[in-house]
Amino acid sequence: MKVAWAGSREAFQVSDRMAKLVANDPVFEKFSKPMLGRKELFKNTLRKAAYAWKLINDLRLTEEEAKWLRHYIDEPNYTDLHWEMFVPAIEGQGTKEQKKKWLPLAQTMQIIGTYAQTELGHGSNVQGLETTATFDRQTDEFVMHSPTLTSSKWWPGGMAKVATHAIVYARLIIDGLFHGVHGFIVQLRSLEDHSPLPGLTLGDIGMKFGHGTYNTMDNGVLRFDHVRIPRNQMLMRVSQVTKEGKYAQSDVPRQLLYGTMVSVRQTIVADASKALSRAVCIATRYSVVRRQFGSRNGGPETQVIDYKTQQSRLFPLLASAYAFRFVGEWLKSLYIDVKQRLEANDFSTLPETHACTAGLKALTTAATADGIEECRKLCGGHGYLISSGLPELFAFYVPACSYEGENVVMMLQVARFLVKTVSNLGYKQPVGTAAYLGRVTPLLQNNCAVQTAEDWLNPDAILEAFEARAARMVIGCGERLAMFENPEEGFAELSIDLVEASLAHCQLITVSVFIQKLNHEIPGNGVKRSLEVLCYVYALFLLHKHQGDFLATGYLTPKQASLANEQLRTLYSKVRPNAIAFVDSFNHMDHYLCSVLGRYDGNVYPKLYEAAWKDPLNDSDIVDGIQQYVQPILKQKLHYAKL
Ligand SMILES: CC(C)(COP(=O)(O)OP(=O)(O)OC[C@H]1O[C@@H](n2cnc3c(N)ncnc32)[C@H](O)[C@@H]1OP(=O)(O)O)[C@@H](O)C(=O)NCCC(=O)NCCSC(=O)/C=C/CCCCCCCCCCCCC(=O)O
Ligand SMILES: Cc1cc2nc3c(=O)[nH]c(=O)nc-3n(C[C@H](O)[C@H](O)[C@H](O)COP(=O)(O)OP(=O)(O)OC[C@H]3O[C@@H](n4cnc5c(N)ncnc54)[C@H](O)[C@@H]3O)c2cc1C
Repeated sequence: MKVAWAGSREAFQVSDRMAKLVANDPVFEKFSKPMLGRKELFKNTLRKAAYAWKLINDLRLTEEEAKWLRHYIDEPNYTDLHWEMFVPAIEGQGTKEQKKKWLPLAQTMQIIGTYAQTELGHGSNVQGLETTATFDRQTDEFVMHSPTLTSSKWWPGGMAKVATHAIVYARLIIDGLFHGVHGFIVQLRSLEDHSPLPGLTLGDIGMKFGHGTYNTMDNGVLRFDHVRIPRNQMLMRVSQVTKEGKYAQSDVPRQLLYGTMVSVRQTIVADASKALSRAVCIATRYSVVRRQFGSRNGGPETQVIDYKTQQSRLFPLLASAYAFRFVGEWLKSLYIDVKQRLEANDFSTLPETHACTAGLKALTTAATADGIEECRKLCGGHGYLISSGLPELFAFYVPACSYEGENVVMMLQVARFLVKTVSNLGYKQPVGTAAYLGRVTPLLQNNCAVQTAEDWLNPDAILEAFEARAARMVIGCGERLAMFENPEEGFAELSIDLVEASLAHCQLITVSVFIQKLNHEIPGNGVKRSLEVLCYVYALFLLHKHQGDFLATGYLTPKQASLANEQLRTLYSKVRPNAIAFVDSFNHMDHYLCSVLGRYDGNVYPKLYEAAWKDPLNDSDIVDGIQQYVQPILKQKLHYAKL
């Protein structure tokens, strides 16, 4: 099962080795973080990042090993932006010459980069960005400028205090004409003394949600006052500006400029499974340890994991962690394929890849953020302690619903793809994840044939249900859209329904990938049978949660929905005996979980009690302030009101 979760034996070995390397090195200790002030916290992060970089070089770690090392260090920091956005942006949008010049510097960290796209006034709307890059043919330069307060670059990670360079997205202006938003390599700080370069104002945007979590990252603000950069620092794979000031658009889609975001969105889906698996591991282990009520004749109380309500909240999240792991693997292969196609100037699958990365990023991050909070609640009061590991995990994770594409904005991109697919049905057979829309007749006419709860243990029945639900919602939106004279107005008016239809489409993808994984990639019987139970839990949980869609589209009867719910209860009983095995298969070490409740040895109460005394408030019995502020109250005998 560990290999099934890791994806391969090799992947398991790499991640396991890096997990142990980090867990066994005192430099990467995490428990003290919540007690540090902002400056100490940040300096501590810089220290760890420097030590990690030295490890990567001394041990000659591979790129994969380095990624896992950074993952298990488990601390947002400037290297995330450098490796996950700055380097990929140059790789994806730089010319051969630009890659030849900048990549060696970036890959040896002689320069440290960030990705500066979002501004105070615009994040989702990239075409609305206000920073300008005005071409000066006299000097063969671009003049970078922040014309308004809202044009200030705002949020880029690592930009406030660390990054020496940035990919800055700005409005390209030549002879007063606007030629779209493009990426520019801009140096921010001196490589000699790290001071901001002339014309640049740089700072941190301030503390963020959750103390010890994202405040290890210096998210910055940047303003330009007519800063000049050479013309060859505009990323020119997609579009070019000649020395004469002529603008040329290559025969590649403008959207390749957005390629870095697509790349990160697909990694974010994999990250969702990692984050959700952490929370589920903690909540599952604690639910086995925790006993409450149910004692018979002085015997042990009931383990809370044996309550059906606890199972109905926990096991769908366990199943979701596996579902997101598998769809993340699938999405990565889709992305790798589109990258290879782009090299050959084949853009045929770019729209679908955009829709899948956008939609699955939105689906998995929203479900994971909600899931981590549910896991905190599943642990009762102790889940609210920092030592449970859950509050910090939640605070660290939830911005994923906003960054790299705000989730609703992303689902609207899926809707745009689906509407376009439906409008082309007459003369273009949909393929890939939208292929089911090419079979609308049976999907619209045939209703569910399930007669018993057992009938739901059939992947074909489940797939047909999810295809019919999505098809009927998408086609329904298409039909209502057709009644609007102005398509854009119709899209805006129907956007709520369109987002719901997009979610149905993305859930179909996730369920379908889970089923495909079981049919084609999980060998043997034991593991396969266990994962089949989780696949059915995931699918029937979604069917139950969204049964309104299935009923409103007429595909399901209330009886069939009730049979699905009955089967779900039965499936929970099948998950229960393997619950610990499922979460142990994540191979999360105690260091990574950073949770007293989720300890591998289950020794919760003594360790919870021990952890309490480490709080600095327990350094003394009479803490500072008692004599000055409390004792006077106790002694004043003030009775301002009849008590
Ligand atoms: C897409 C928008 C919303 C709109 O764009 P716009 O230009 O206006 O286009 P439209 O008119 O809507 O569409 C025009 C057509 O273009 C198509 N299109 C749009 N986008 C794409 C695309 N990306 N690819 C392909 N095609 C695209 C669209 O479908 C239309 O086609 P058609 O005409 O219908 O045929 C756009 O504005 C947008 O994308 N907005 C969102 C902005 C955004 O996402 N910003 C992100 C900024 S960067 C950021 O947030 C960074 C965050 C840092 C987070 C941490 C980073 C690291 C994460 C992983 C870390 C792991 C490291 C540790 C290791 C470990 O833990 O494992
Ligand atoms: C922790 C963190 C790290 C970040 N790191 C970086 C970074 O390194 N580099 C970088 O460039 N950016 C970064 N960002 C910024 C991030 O990319 C943006 O915050 C994100 O893209 C969302 O954009 P926004 O803030 O403009 O949201 P908005 O779009 O303003 O969202 C506000 C509300 O408006 C709604 N909305 C917006 N447009 C529409 C529409 N057309 N239809 C319906 N509803 C709509 C949204 O659904 C949302 O409910 C980071 C953000 C965070 C939180």
